[in-house]
Amino acid sequence: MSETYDLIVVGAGMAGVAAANKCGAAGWRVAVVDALPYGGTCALRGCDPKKILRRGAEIVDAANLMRGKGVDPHGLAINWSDLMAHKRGFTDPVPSKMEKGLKGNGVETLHGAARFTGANTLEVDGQPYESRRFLVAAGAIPRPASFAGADLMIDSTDFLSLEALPKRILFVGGGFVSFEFAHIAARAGAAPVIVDRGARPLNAFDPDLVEMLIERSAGVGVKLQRETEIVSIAKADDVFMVAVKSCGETRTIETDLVVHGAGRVAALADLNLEAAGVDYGYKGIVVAPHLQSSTNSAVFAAGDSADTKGMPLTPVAVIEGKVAASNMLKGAQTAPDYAGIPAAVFTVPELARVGMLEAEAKEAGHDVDVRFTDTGGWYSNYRIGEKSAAAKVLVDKSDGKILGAHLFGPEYGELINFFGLAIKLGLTAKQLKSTTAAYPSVGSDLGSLL
Ligand SMILES: Cc1cc2nc3c(=O)[nH]c(=O)nc-3n(C[C@H](O)[C@H](O)[C@H](O)COP(=O)(O)OP(=O)(O)OC[C@H]3O[C@@H](n4cnc5c(N)ncnc54)[C@H](O)[C@@H]3O)c2cc1C
Ligand SMILES: NC(=O)c1ccc[n+]([C@@H]2O[C@H](COP(=O)([O-])OP(=O)(O)OC[C@H]3O[C@@H](n4cnc5c(N)ncnc54)[C@H](O)[C@@H]3O)[C@@H](O)[C@H]2O)c1
Repeated sequence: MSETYDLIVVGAGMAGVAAANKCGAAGWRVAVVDALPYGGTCALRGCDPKKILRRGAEIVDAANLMRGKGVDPHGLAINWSDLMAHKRGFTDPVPSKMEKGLKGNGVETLHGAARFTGANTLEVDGQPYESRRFLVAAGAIPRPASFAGADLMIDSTDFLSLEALPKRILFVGGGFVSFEFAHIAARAGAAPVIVDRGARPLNAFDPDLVEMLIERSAGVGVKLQRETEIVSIAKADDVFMVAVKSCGETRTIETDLVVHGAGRVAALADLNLEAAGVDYGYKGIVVAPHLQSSTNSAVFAAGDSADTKGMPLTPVAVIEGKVAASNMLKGAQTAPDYAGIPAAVFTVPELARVGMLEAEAKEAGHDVDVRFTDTGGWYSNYRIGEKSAAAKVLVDKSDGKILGAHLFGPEYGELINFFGLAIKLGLTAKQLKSTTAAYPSVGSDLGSLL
């Protein structure tokens, strides 16, 4: 006999939990299923543990910037295993807290791998379940790589659990994961190399600011090799030989560890979506703007496993989970509002964006006022010894509204939120400039950037 529900959610990450809590609290019979401990990528294997490790890097970097300015960083070092224990102090309690929260909203929690068996049925480790609705919030996995020896790479989850950090680390791919981890590793004493096949790493970010980040990264020992393809990876004793190709030449880089940072794809391969008649691709389940599957009306999708306009980021997963829940509950067709959702690469210092890139704004036909400012010499950066910082704000000349903001510098991962708010509310640069921040705070630089 199969159990029958109003909603079964596959995936207990940010998207799935947001939706399950909402539908459970509304009185629906809801179950969540996850093959791994509850919490998902962000809380257990992504954003949160990563930023705990980054704290060590921030402190080392901050002390180094103050060398000769009243702080002696000599002898200051990251103790990797203590930092890892600090990380676990946060991550270990997450699954039980999350399950408790769900149960408090009347949601049943199942454990195991889910697999569809029909349009309205799935099984979890052989046990059948039936439901009126399903939300697939299965997240993403590292993109499978086809070069020889690809299985010798560790992934981001493995990196965030390393018991010791080797000296030489090669990161495959020049995206969020590689830059963030390389910045942590460099401050912990490693010599990271990032190998990217494209000409422009971090290509979702402002190219001028990315170049500043690359230069700042080189200053702390993070090397970047662009337009370089991985040919193969081999291992002899404890050393990895990575064959790479650039400008038609093949050479070998020796390293102690190879980390996958070459992108992620929706984690849908094991769900047997064919049995449910659900159309999908590597970006996720094909959905209408209101997040319902285009081929099976019982199924909705949200977060990293939904093919939507939103970037695969935590705030997007949460918004999509809530919108999907609301649409399922009310039979509505509301689309998520992605306006003003910022993204940040948590290098030290960080790189952030919200709204359009300069090229996107021009391509969309806006008459753009590009306000670029090098803030390296400003008081807020002088105070902490940081010379590398800048901002680019894009203002529409026709109505004064902010089209996009791009920031690189210390605490700008917080400052970007002001711009996100302005874009979401449709504020003009003049209106944003009229707000007053506490002084001296990084927020008080906002007015001068406009
Ligand atoms: C290293 C790293 C750092 C990141 N840092 C940031 C950051 O700083 N800021 C930010 O905004 N975003 C960050 N992200 C992205 C962010 O973590 C994701 O966008 C977000 O977690 C997606 O949430 P989700 O709910 O869609 O999926 P997930 O949180 O991945 O949850 C999916 C869940 O589904 C389960 N599942 C999958 N298939 C099945 C199945 N068949 N049966 C049962 N269960 C299944 C999985 O076990 C998983 O627990 C980071 C990602 C990584 C990898
Ligand atoms: N701070 C954050 O918000 C944060 C942090 C980490 C991850 N994430 C999310 O996770 C996703 C995945 O991150 P990611 O860093 O793995 O991917 P990414 O998509 O950010 O970058 C992948 C990079 O790898 C390169 N690449 C791909 N295959 C390659 C190969 N074979 N050889 C060399 N280079 C190759 C690509 O050109 C690209 O520059 C991101 O898109 C982001 O949404 C977010």
